[in-house]
Amino acid sequence: MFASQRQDRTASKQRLYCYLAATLLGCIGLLVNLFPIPLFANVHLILGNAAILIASARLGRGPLLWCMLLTVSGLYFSFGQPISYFLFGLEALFVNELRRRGQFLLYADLIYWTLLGMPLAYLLFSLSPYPNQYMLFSVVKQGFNGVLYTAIASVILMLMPKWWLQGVSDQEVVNRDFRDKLSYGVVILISLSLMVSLLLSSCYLIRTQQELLFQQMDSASVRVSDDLEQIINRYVDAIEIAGKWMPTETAVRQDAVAELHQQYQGFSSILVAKNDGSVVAATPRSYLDHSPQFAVRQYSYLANNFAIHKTQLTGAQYSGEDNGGYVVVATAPWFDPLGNADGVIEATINVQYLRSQLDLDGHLRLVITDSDDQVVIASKGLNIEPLSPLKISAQQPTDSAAVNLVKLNQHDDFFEQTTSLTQGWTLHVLTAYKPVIERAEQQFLIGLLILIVGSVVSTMLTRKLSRHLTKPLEMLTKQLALPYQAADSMRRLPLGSAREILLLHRELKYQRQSIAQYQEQLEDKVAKRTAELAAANTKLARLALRDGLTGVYNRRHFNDRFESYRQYSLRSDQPLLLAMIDVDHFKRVNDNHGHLVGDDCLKALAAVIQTHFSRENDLVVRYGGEEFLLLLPHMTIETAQLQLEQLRLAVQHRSLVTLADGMQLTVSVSIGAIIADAGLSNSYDDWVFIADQALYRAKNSGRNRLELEAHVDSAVKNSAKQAQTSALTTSLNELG
Ligand SMILES: Nc1nc2c(ncn2[C@@H]2O[C@H](COP(=O)(O)OP(=O)(O)OP(=O)(O)O)[C@@H](O)[C@H]2O)c(=O)[nH]1
Repeated sequence: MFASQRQDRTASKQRLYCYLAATLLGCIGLLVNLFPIPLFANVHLILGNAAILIASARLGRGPLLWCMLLTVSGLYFSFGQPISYFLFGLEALFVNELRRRGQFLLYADLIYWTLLGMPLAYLLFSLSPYPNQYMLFSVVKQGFNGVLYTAIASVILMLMPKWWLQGVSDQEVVNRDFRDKLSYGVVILISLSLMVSLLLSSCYLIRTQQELLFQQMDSASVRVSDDLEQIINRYVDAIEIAGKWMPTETAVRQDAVAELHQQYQGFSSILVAKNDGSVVAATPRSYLDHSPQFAVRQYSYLANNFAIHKTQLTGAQYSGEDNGGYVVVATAPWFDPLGNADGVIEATINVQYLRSQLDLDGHLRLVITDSDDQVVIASKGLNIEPLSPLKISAQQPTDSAAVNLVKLNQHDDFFEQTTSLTQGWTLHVLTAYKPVIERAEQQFLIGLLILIVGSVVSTMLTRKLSRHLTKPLEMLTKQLALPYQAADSMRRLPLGSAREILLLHRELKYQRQSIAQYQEQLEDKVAKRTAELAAANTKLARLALRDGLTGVYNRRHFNDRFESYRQYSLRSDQPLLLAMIDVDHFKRVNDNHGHLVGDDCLKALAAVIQTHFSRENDLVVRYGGEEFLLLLPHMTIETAQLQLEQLRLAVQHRSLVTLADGMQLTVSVSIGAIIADAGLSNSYDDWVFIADQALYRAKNSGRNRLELEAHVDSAVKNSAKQAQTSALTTSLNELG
């Protein structure tokens, strides 16, 4: 229970550490993402997401998502795109899952962007209000950026101290092949250096092109604004001077106006009107005939001039279709000889004339607007009608302060540079953003291609290189499995193996030879000791079965062997004999001659019994004290009777011990025996009991007797009785 509590405590401590690490990583990611690195125009590099990838490689799903939320919030504050949470959240979970299955971080992220990230981003961008024309670029850049920050995360992970890997980790450390590790490390280094050099060179190139473009915009702006101002000023000055020097006589005045128009071909028309609004001179002259129709005072742009008597340039006011184009109106006061303002001169300047004087249709796009932001004149390629309001909306600021990125008429994006002209007009110099992006897109695509090819080639190379190390190592490992005795037959390492490996191989061979020798010596020693041990064990086993004094079997051996003797008799259908032999009045031997003599007597008696019953299967046992037991298979009643009697008589007539005084010691024995079919009883106690009873009867009947009890079938018994009689007679004769 305590162990499980301790485990719970360790687990919750580990979880806390993981969340702390996720918070730290998330905060770093958030901070870095708050300051995206500007590449060119409004394209930025995002590096803070490396924090998410580090978390993907080390943490569980909970802390990982927390880290992702923090990090992506930095992007949200910078760019305000909520789909980032989805795209990068999915990236984190996907990479985390592949990592758990043992995939390398960079490969896992490459798989994500190729299979899921880029197609998904394409789909999401096409659904979002993000400009469709840059979708491919955005998607490719996203993938490129993803691989870049993953490579950075991988390098950071490789450099991280070991305690981080063990202490703050929800994931198991995967053991990989050296070859895979080496090629992965090289791929990371190559990818990183390729991506960084590609980024630097392409950014440098694009920025240089961009600066060149901005310089062109600058010079176009200066040139066109100068040209325009010169033309306008010339025309405005002309009517201003005409106002000052307008002849008073009607005929001369008309001629002067006609001459003025002739000198300045850019005029569409010139009208001279008195303060009351009546037209007093005009070109074309036909306007004079229709003078009442020109209620000039009613024109708002003129009405003002009647009041303030100032030269001014108004914007495009109407389309002078009859004069071949849109017109711009310039007005100037008309003074009488005394210097009183007598009326106004209104002159219209033909826009087509202005266009012919200005270079508006080069590779840059130009728009000139008046003070009301109404288009006066625009490059043809823009398809903007004069008199229409110019709709320009600001985009994200670019990294260049000189220009802005704008959206024209809610459609295309342009770099824009504006110059304020006199009279409140503005010159807009525009250049399309799309070619810049397309160039970058091309470079990013080429970069990705180089990256993939570079990774494949470097993987192949490192694998081939690492084989120089791993193949000999594999061979060494295999040879380690060979028996030590095979040290001499250790195979040579492949040609070109590293010097260190060759040294290791040589050392290993030497060590294995020494071990083999040592093993041989050891085996000899072990064999000798084993033989000694076996002999000792045999002796011990023999001692355990034998009686210490007499050397015949002990009672335990009888107990163990009884059943097998019985089974043997059962199988061979022969009776089994069990006899108990007890020395008569043995106490007296001890008492009269001492225990040592008693012992010698018992030893001699055992020897006599063994001599009489020396068949391989005859079992002679010292049952206890001066009592011996015989277990004899394959006996008939006759042979039993005969042999036991012979034993009794042999003991009685044999001197067992020579006493100190030279006297011979003899003893007699009483024998109680049972011969029976083996099925009589399976318990040796029963058999011993019956034999003991017989012995008891022999003792009670005067000792030095045999009492044999037979429990065999009657036919056998009868023949046994006859045999008993004849055997007895024979033996007594022999002895007598
Ligand atoms: N010397 C010697 N004496 C033993 C040994 N084991 C038993 N005895 C003696 O054997 C004697 C047995 O005596 P009892 O059981 O009275 O029987 P007995 O004197 O032989 O008389 P009966 O059996 O009735 O004829 C005892 O005195 C024991 O001390 C032994 O290993 N060595």
